[in-house]
Amino acid sequence: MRYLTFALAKGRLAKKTLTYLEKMGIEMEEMKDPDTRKLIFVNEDLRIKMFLSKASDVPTYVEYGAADIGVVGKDTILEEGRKLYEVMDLGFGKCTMCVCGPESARELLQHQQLIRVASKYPNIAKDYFNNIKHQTVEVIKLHGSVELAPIVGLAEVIVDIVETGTTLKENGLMVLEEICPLSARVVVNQVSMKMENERITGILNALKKVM
Ligand SMILES: Nc1ncnc2c1ncn2[C@@H]1O[C@H](COP(=O)(O)OP(=O)(O)OP(=O)(O)O)[C@@H](O)[C@H]1O
Ligand SMILES: O=P(O)(O)OC[C@H]1O[C@H](OP(=O)(O)OP(=O)(O)O)[C@H](O)[C@@H]1O
Repeated sequence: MRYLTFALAKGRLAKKTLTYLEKMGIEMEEMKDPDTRKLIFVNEDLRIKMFLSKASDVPTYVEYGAADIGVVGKDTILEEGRKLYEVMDLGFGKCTMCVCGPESARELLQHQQLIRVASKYPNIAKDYFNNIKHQTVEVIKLHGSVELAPIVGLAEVIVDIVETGTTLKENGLMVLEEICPLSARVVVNQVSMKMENERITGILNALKKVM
């Protein structure tokens, strides 16, 4: 039997994913060692390999078949636009992709002004403004703490994830428009879905049972 390889987005989604996998009987002993510098883990009995990678790389590994199955946020799936099957909503890591800014930016959105939009998600931002809103904007890519952008005058608004709204509130910003709901998803390589259908379907059914 060949190995099935899992790619998990490291960070806040990984811990919950590993708990569910463990409940299904998929355990990767060495992965629990907090000091390990190892990147890939193997369960020989189950013929499963598993690795953690930067979230935005998970769809890449899955599209190319270097991983058969991935767990990653819907935000990353939308941003990366890779060819893969999205097969399951895991129902955790829930948050919303939003356009945010100061109250004063509301007017600029209503009047279709040429504004600057800062985001860690430039593709989602461009798609929303160009194809949904039909508003011409300049999108500026940032890598974190995006809420700074409207405060220091880099952009009028941001496109970012909102969960509790605390970050916005503490920085005098607010949700101006909601783009879409997000949560953790299971993605599968398109060829693996055909070649390893029985095993992958079995894993997905077992996952549904422990969720
Ligand atoms: N409040 C939240 N903020 C950010 N991401 C969230 C939140 N709630 C759920 N998520 C999900 O968790 C994922 C991000 O996890 P995490 O915050 O650990 O990574 P990150 O720090 O954004 O990654 P990177 O190091 O690439 O910036 C998102 O892709 C999203 O799907
Ligand atoms: O609505 P809240 O509950 O406040 O959560 C949303 C915040 O969390 C995320 O940032 P993250 O912690 O991933 O840091 P980053 O800005 O460096 O990506 C996101 O980009 C928001 O800033």
